[in-house]
Amino acid sequence: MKQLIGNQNKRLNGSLSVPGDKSISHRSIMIAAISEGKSIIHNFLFSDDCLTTIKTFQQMGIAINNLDNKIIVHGKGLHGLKAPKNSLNMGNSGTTTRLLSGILAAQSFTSELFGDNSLSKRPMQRISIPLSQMGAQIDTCNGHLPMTIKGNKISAIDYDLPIASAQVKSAIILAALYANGDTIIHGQQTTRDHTERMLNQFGKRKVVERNENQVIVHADSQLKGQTFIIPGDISSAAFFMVAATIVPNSHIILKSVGVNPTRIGIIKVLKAMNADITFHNFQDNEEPIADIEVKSVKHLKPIHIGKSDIPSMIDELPLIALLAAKSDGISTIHGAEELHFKETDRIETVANEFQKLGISIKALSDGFLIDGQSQWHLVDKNLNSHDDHRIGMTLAVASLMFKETINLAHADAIKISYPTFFKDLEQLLRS
Ligand SMILES: O=C(O)C1=C[C@@H](OP(=O)(O)O)[C@@H](O)[C@H](O)C1
Ligand SMILES: C=C(OP(=O)(O)O)C(=O)O
Repeated sequence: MKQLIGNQNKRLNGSLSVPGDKSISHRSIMIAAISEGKSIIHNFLFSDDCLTTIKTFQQMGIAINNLDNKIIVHGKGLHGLKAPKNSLNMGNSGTTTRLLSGILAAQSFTSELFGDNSLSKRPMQRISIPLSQMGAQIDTCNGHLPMTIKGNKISAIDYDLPIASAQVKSAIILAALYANGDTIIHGQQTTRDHTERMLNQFGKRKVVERNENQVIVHADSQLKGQTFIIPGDISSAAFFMVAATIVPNSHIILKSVGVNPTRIGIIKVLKAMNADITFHNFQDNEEPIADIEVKSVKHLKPIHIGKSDIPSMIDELPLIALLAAKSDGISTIHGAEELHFKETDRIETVANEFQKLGISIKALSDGFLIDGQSQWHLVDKNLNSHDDHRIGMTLAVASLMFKETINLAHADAIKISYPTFFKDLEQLLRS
């Protein structure tokens, strides 16, 4: 239980570098492990989920060391992984489970994967179906973990993604590296493209070709170790962008944040709602970065979000619901059914926990209806993250709007993606 001390006229002020991006940290270990030779990774995110990915590859014989906060991976090429001696513990990490499955599908050994209670409730058929079509033999427990993956020779496929998921797309891309020909993945909605960008950076020649609705993966591409700098995580920076927008008299700068176009939905929403947010020092790298300046505003406009907007802001939707609850009017979020399948059912947990804060929010089957108010009235001071890191941090931001002390149960879950969250928040809070 963490006590969130009531906000006695504090504001956010100063600059902060948020830790490395979670999605990119996972991919850096996986892709470096199946590349040839040494990779040096700067600004890796040392969070529980990313440590799960490191441990997993160590269990498969990859030497991974931490040297002065740089991660060194001694890659062994596409065919260099060893059969793990024990079952692989995926902890709470959906990204590790699903992306890793793509690689395991092509190995000459069998692996067993299991996870914690939350991960064991999340759907795995979305990857077992395409990976089985590619040749792997996958046994799930009614579509869930624990799961056994017997690797096999991989056939190229032409696959139409039934859901807008970067994890599913990435699992297929990683398996396709081992295929007998080029794999084509179609999808109506663009999802985060870190796997595609990183493979092209590690590839001796172009590995992935892309156009708007389709990805083509060239089989038998060789990958070579690289030096790689992971940008700050926009999904972590988002907590401070929202806090600085709604806490009066705030003014912050978030340094070197990843602003990949497939991830900046939160920025577009903030701008559309009238927030004061500006990019500085934009660098169009393999993964683009910028410093982001945010000042508080008195009035936020309500927002209407639909299905095509969702993938670029999927993990920020609890925070966007919070922003909407501060706006001058009624906001709607639709097309966000995927929230049912995250660490918790985020439609249910957001609605239930926000109601304790006196926020007028209705859970819909595919999102939320929110009636914004300038002030909320505490109904129940006992909040709960339900072991969902993003819910925990969203509630901590919400608590800044109250003078009362609020209790947050299961605040520990925050270390899944942002172990230094409270320290960083404290650094920005000023009297
Ligand atoms: O590919 C990734 O790194 C992720 C993709 C998203 O999941 P889905 O692919 O299930 O939408 C996102 O919610 C998750 O936090 C990370
Ligand atoms: C859904 C998330 O992660 P994962 O799917 O990797 O558990 C998240 O970080 O919000």
